[in-house]
Amino acid sequence: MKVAIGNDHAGTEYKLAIIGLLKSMQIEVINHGTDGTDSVDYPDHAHPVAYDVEKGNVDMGIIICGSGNGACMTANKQQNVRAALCWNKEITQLAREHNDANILSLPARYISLPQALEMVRTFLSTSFSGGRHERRVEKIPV
Ligand SMILES: O=C(CO)[C@H](O)[C@H](O)[C@H](O)COP(=O)(O)O
Repeated sequence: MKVAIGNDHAGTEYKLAIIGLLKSMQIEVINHGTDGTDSVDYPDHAHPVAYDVEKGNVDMGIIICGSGNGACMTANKQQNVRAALCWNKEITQLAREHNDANILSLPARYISLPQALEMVRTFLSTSFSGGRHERRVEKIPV
């Protein structure tokens, strides 16, 4: 599996820990930064992740900013991206099972690091349920 990841300054600490987790799971990671804590703009780091997912360069994406909203809004500009803002394990599971989300958006300032790591594990290990949800997901693109 290959995962692209990107964040603004609010998400750097969590991003680096998530990369450690992904590597321990033998998952290939494309890191779109930022790796620092100087203030940056979330679209500069969320767009490349969304582009990689849209083009099929990676299987999944993870984006992180303070609230998770800015990065999520940015990523969802791509036609075939379904970025989900998630704040606990259950919402993350539903984002995969019901929405076939292909990007996980994390609000670093509102969840703990252990929660974030648990959500990443859940996101990557949960399958889309299909069935009635498939019909709905197919209606999302305009
Ligand atoms: O864009 C956001 C809100 O959706 C992110 O949470 C950013 O991380 C946040 O706006 C950054 O705020 P800062 O005051 O510039 O650190």
